[in-house]
Amino acid sequence: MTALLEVENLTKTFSMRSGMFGDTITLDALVDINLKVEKGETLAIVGESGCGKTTLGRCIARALDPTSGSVSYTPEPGKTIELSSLSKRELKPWRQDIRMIFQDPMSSLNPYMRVFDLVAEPLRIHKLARGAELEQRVVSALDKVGIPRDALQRFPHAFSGGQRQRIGIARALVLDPKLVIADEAVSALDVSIQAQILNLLEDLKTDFGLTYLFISHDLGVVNYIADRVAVMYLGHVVETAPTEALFERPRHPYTEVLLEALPIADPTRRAQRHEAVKGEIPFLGNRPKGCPFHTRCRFAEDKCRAEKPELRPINGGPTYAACHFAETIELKGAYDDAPATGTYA
Ligand SMILES: Nc1ncnc2c1ncn2[C@@H]1O[C@H](COP(=O)(O)OP(=O)(O)OP(=O)(O)O)[C@@H](O)[C@H]1O
Repeated sequence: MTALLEVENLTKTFSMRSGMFGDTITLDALVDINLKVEKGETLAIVGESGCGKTTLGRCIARALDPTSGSVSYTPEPGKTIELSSLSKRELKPWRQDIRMIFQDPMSSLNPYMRVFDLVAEPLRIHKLARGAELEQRVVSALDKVGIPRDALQRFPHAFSGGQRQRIGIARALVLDPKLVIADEAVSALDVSIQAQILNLLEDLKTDFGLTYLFISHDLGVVNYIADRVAVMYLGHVVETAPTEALFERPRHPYTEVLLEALPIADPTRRAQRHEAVKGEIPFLGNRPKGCPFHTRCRFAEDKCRAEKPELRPINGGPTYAACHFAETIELKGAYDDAPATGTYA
């Protein structure tokens, strides 16, 4: 089966001037990323701040141009479009298919536009509808996300955070997308509102056959919504696995570190857990040789300092991990001796 989206050897390097003498420094925000997103699945991208999650989402949506590598989109069997090589003009029709939802709806919604115009804007930009049809599509998109019709003439500040996020989702939905990239879409919301938005996203996925790339630093949320998870560290994908497998039996030491940060009830266990996390995240412009995680890894050996491990299937898959010792090291899962996470049901 061909994936809806395939990312191959994607890299993104940022160059900038720094310091008193304006030296140019380069940051490899993404290094050789390989990923597939199957039609209808929710793939979560997780990792600490600065690991490249947003940059990856933006390169896929071509809000940023990748430095090298490819992003192939297959909307139907036998029809694959190489998004990364298209010009801005060639890309325009495909921008309807791949839409982003952002973390902070207040800063992504123009405060001077009324709800009707906010949701109509993508249709106008893409010249897809006008007059009565435009109105019907806007009202229908707002209906789908639970925003009442009497809200059409109001401004974003008149709404709560959750309602603003619903308007943001309506802006994505109005173009009938195939793939929605949700970048920390519920991170700014209270837990009870998070649950409502996550449930809305689930319903929309089923009703409209959507596929999600769900970027989040919150593993509790990811556990609730994702079918599969890709873990990023310092611009690399270090593990991909079905969600349940990843939480039960992580295969990369960094995934274990992330799982250890999940809230647990027993404070003595909490103290023990943090001992496992050593060191600071290295600076992207000064990436360690060998395995990018070796400076913080409790299993690191000489081989890890010398050779960069490839992302490879572990025991035949479906988990992939970039660790020389993934088959032999004993890592703790999220449920080993902790209460279940994910309280959104
Ligand atoms: N436009 C840019 N110019 C220079 N560096 C950038 C730019 N955008 C991102 N970066 C750098 O690239 C790295 C990855 O950033 P990115 O925002 O993708 O990470 P992230 O995992 O999404 O983090 P967060 O959760 O904090 O948003 C960071 O070191 C960041 O400072």
